[in-house]
Amino acid sequence: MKNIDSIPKATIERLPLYYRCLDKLLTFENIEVISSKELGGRLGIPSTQVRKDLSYYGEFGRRGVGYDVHDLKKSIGKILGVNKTWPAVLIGAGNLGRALVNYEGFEKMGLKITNVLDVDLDKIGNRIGPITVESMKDLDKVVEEGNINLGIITVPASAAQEVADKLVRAGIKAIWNFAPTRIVVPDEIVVRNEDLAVGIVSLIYHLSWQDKLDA
Ligand SMILES: NC(=O)c1ccc[n+]([C@@H]2O[C@H](COP(=O)([O-])OP(=O)(O)OC[C@H]3O[C@@H](n4cnc5c(N)ncnc54)[C@H](O)[C@@H]3O)[C@@H](O)[C@H]2O)c1
Repeated sequence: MKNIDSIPKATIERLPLYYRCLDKLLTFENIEVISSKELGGRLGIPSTQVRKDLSYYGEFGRRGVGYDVHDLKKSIGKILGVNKTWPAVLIGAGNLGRALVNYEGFEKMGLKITNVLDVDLDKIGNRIGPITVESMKDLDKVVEEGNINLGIITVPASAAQEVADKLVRAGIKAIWNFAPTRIVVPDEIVVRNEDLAVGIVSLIYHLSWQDKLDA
């Protein structure tokens, strides 16, 4: 495998797409061997790109035959780290927080939200599926006892930095931030900002230009 730092970010971001596609092939279609062309075709990715992405991590598949779907899924799962389950603490038991907790698809990707914390006394003690909402005061204990490395922020933007600081102090190493604001954390903490509004505005931008061109 190449030095992890030399692997393009775009390649790393395509790996979960390959993984999910391979999982679907096995689960719903009983397909056990697939070529890079077919795999790429299902994802709108050229076969040359599929082969290049995988080549960063070693040699997979056989020329003229294709990839063994099961083996490739296992290998990519290992590369991504989704072959094991990563517990996560979610902060903010509001609309988005509840939706994320209730989404079953994350577990297949290695993420298990084990704890949900909030400051609102009306929410603490309530259940979201199998999880009882706990107080923010218990954050350090929850992170330590659950050996949790991943924190998810679903609080209003105004509270996101404060929550990020608390997560870092508690020992969290990676943050998935859904609040529409930048959070500042030490360099060693990995942050993924998920700004859904940016995605939809770019879609609207394209629609509005289409409209102008059609007029
Ligand atoms: N709901 C969506 O579809 C959606 C979509 C995109 C982005 N977001 C973003 O996600 C975040 C949550 O949105 P929502 O709709 O779930 O809001 P919400 O008001 O329903 O929930 C926010 C929760 O955070 C809790 N909270 C506030 N301050 C806190 C603190 N300091 N510590 C711990 N908990 C705290 C509140 O008590 C509340 O339960 C917001 O930043 C929002 O902009 C939401």
